[in-house]
Amino acid sequence: MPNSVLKGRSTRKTHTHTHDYYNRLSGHEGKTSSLFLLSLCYLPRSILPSPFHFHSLFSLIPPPLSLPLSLSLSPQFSRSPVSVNFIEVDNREMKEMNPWHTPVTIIITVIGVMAIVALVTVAVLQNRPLPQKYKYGIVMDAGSSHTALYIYEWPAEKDNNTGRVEQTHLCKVKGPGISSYASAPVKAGESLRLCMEEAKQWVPGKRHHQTPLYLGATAGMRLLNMANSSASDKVFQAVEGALQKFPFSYQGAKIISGQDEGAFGWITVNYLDERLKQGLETRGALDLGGASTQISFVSDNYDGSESPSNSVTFRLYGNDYNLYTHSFLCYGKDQSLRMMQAHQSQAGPATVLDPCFHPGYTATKNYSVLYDSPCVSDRKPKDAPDTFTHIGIGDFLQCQAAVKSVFNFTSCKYSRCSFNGVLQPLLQGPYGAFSAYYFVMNFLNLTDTSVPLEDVKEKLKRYCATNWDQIMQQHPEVKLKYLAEYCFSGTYILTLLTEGYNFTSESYSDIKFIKKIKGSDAGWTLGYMLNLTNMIPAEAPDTPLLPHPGYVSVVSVIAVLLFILFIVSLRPLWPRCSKQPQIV
Ligand SMILES: Nc1nc2c(ncn2[C@@H]2O[C@H](COP(=O)(O)OP(=O)(O)O)[C@@H](O)[C@H]2O)c(=O)[nH]1
Repeated sequence: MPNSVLKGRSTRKTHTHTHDYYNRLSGHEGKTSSLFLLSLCYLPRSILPSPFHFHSLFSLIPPPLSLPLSLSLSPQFSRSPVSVNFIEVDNREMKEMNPWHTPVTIIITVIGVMAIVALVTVAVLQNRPLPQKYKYGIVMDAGSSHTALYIYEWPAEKDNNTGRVEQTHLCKVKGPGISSYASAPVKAGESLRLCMEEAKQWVPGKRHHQTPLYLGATAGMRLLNMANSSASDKVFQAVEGALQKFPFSYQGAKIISGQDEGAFGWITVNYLDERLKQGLETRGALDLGGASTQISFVSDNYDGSESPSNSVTFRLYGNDYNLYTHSFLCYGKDQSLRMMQAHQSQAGPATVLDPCFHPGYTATKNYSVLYDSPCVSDRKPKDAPDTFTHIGIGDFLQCQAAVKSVFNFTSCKYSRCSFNGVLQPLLQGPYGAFSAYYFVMNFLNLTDTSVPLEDVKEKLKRYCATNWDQIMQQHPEVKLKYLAEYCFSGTYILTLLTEGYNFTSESYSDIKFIKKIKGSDAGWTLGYMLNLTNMIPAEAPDTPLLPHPGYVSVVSVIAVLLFILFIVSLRPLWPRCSKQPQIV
């Protein structure tokens, strides 16, 4: 009978008769059984495979499995035109006719389902992520102004160079950098004790003995070593003695070269950005410390043949890098301030008017302290009084000129130079500027490098001209030493970048001021540890074709497809609904 006859009143009738039929099948008035399969027979034909006739399927469900459900067809189905296969059949008789009830079919089906379940279970269990165990490494950055202790961790089973190393803890040592303890070296060792105790808490006890501990000293100790090498040795002895008392695997304390400081800072930034692993274009590293500053980048114009001392080559994850790097000793922000003030006070005046300090700023300073550094000692005025009065006038343009006086642009024996006759290839690619670059620009609210350089200078000009009292009122929480120097520091950073390294108004926007990348501080320490522990392989590690979840999904999908294929292959055995539909 054509479907059209089902329209209208007949639909309701069908519903009623179906209910009666079901009650008979289950043998219980008010109860129904096998409703799911029955409802399949009510689906529109268009969504069913044509030979699949459902009435016989009722016989698949033995009476004990019948569900006490009440029939509830959705209004949508009860109203739509449907074809109904409805033959009252004796339940027992149908069971006998149904080939699904043959023992062989049942056994094959059960074995098939069990095999698929076993396959998926094994795939999931075999590849489930194991509870993570970590390994640790400790690096102490003995900087010119302070010492910081970094704890890194990485998954223990990924020791084979594929795991990500992350910073888990940073402890800032109280007091100045270790180079300041030249006259009392024992105190240099003692100053590290609290942070070392903290490290003992952060690294699980059973890992203490296998956790490497490194101390790297930078420009502060480089300068002390230049000025007084025996004092520098004594500081190291005291530091070693203190560190060896702790249960870690002590790997030594040493001064790292400026070149290493630059190169390891570059590795840190590009490792954390995952640029090395993925072989992407690298990011140059700009590091501003207190006593030195580093610039490191890869340039197509630099192959290391010109000024080889600026070249560092690496093979990392299967890629070769020829890095240009240079560390300017004395051009950290603290030593450059000294150099600028030395320049202003060469005649030994009792009063120094300083354009890089705010108007209203006044302080009495000691000449011998100002000149107590190899960066300025040769400029010490002969007939100067002990002290001088340092007075701020807050003039950005004059400050820029004074800052510029610390750079020497007169001679260059290479194809192009930054300053002081140092080769610098053409700038290329993006840059990350960290350490004091970040501290200063972040405080001044000038980290957005999409702001035109002229606007940045204008903002700094207004900031420098602000009265010192007002600055102190606005920032009561900031250390006075830092606060007094931000005008100078900001001016120094802009002058170093534009006049020193030749960043233009356009390329300035390639710089990103950063403190952390994915939770780890930007700086040389991570690159240093990765290098010493051989954590970055020269060649790209073999990676599995699929990550774990992808692998499990593929196995599961294949298993389900196999099962469906298996069922389809049994098609000749499928039961059929009536070929003679009867509409009631
Ligand atoms: N404004 C500001 N400056 C900081 C902070 N911490 C460190 N610095 C300065 O940043 C510079 C970092 O110096 P450091 O790492 O000790 O020097 P390095 O040995 O030359 O690398 C110094 O000039 C510090 O005074 C901070 O929290 N705020």
